[in-house]
Amino acid sequence: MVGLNRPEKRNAFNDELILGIEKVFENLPPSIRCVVIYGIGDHFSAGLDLSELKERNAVQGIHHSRMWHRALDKVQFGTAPVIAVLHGAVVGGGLELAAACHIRVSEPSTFYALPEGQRGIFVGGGASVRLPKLIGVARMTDMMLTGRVYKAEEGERIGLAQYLVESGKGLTKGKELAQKIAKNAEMTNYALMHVLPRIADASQTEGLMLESLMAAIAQSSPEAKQRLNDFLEGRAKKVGQ
Ligand SMILES: COc1cc(/C=C/C(=O)SCCNC(=O)CCNC(=O)[C@H](O)C(C)(C)COP(=O)(O)OP(=O)(O)OC[C@H]2O[C@@H](n3cnc4c(N)ncnc43)[C@H](O)[C@@H]2OP(=O)(O)O)ccc1O
Repeated sequence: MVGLNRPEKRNAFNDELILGIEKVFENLPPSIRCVVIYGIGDHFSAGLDLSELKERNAVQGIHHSRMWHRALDKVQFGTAPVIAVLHGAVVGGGLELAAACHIRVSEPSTFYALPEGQRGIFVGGGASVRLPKLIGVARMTDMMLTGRVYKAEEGERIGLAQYLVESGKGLTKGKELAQKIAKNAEMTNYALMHVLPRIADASQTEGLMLESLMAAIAQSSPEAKQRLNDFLEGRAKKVGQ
């Protein structure tokens, strides 16, 4: 479990917090098979700490954005799948972090927005690459142009979250999912985290070839052989059990 712990500033990301995220995810012990990330206090995150932006020039801005990219790449392309448990504000950079996670669980208090347009800035934490893959370019453009707030139900409907659970049940759901994911074959989780995003960015010809290679590697692992035998010999659970 990783808690964003700056509730007095609604978990707004100063440099210390974003560097802290990078450090956590680049040093995950191999025994950690799935991570749940959540916000301490009433919100997931209010995004970038705007007080740190005031004095920055263009070159410093690039370095800052690249620092976010490094940190959120460690979340997306780390060693274990990451589940974001969302409540309250998931705005700006908070939504950028959520989009870098592999599954999002939301509670009814969750609201999503990209207020960058209102603040006169642009996203800098990878949202322009990751968000269109979740909700499409048109919706992201609408969110940024208008500052429209999406409530929890709409967020789930359009794919910002995969689960919407009762108030106060987000962490329970997150942990339940994490326990399931941790039982997957390591190779399957690796393929989903590292290979699927590359396939999604590839041409059809290259994507299909990558898929075949990944399928061949995965099925020839000892773990896959064991699991297939377990099913064929009646020791494995059926789908849905
Ligand atoms: C350009 O390069 C970038 C950009 C980025 C990413 C950009 C972004 O994330 S833009 C979005 C920035 N976020 C916002 O505009 C949200 C502003 N906050 C709010 O609207 C509200 O605080 C709230 C989230 C809805 C919560 O409301 P409430 O519970 O009523 O709390 P408040 O009383 O408003 O706040 C308490 C306390 O926290 C401070 N605070 C809140 N949000 C921020 C923030 N984003 N930055 C700094 N401080 C914040 C607020 O001022 C209060 O402080 P006090 O001292 O008055 O107690 C990424 C990378 C790039 O390179």
